[in-house]
Amino acid sequence: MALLEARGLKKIFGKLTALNGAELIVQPNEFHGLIGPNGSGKSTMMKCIAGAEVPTEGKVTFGGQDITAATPAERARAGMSLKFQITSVLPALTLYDNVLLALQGQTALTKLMFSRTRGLLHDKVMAMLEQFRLVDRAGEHASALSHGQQQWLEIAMALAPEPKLLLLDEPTGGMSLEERRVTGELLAPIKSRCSLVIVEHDLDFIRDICDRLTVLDQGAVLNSGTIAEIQSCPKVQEVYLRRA
Ligand SMILES: Nc1ncnc2c1ncn2[C@@H]1O[C@H](COP(=O)(O)OP(=O)(O)OP(=O)(O)O)[C@@H](O)[C@H]1O
Repeated sequence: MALLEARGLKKIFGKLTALNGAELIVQPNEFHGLIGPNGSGKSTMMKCIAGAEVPTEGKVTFGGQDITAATPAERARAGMSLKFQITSVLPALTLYDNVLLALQGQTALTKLMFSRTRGLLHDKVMAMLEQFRLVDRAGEHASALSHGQQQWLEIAMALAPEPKLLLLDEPTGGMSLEERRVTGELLAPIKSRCSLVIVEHDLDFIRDICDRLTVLDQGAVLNSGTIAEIQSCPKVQEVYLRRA
């Protein structure tokens, strides 16, 4: 059974049709790239999946449950986690506290009062910082990090609650080439425990880390398949040549 199925998604903003019957199917432990020209509906689709936008038409199921009308908080509890283009790191807090906050959102207040739970959270915070190569800077304010490191901190925060699906909208925007390469390295190990849907303009980056790609054009799916299938698809080549 697919982990995520978004079918027949339509999203109309006033006179503009941002999504026009688009679909996205993601399997467990799959890295799935969502690509397409500017304005093709990628972010809108991510928002409809995450619950930040309500589709005008269509259905979204997650783990077999219909979540089309679920709130973002309900989706998070079901195991969905997201990081959008706009950063949500709190710059005045330490890296440690930022990750702790992301974890505490998932833990009931009564549980937090018990030292065992607090100890467990400490271990998790340190493990996430370690995994994202930030553990040496745990006590520093997030504002001291480079842009790339802030993005990694934010991915660590999104992963801290151990989601089944991570949604990333242009995580490498504004990063140097070296930071992009490291981002790929940091994301690779999470495949054993969750699926990823990633929107990216950097096609080399997305080709390196994804198993499958879905290509949107004018709000509809142009093609969906393996990297090789998408790369050899004349319709996709035409869209990207049209853009160049
Ligand atoms: N809240 C909104 N209100 C009105 N129009 C919107 C809204 N959000 C998106 N749109 C429009 O919907 C279309 C699709 O936008 P969307 O951001 O989903 O595309 P995208 O593929 O993510 O683009 P980009 O690659 O430039 O980020 C665009 O024409 C955009 O201007």
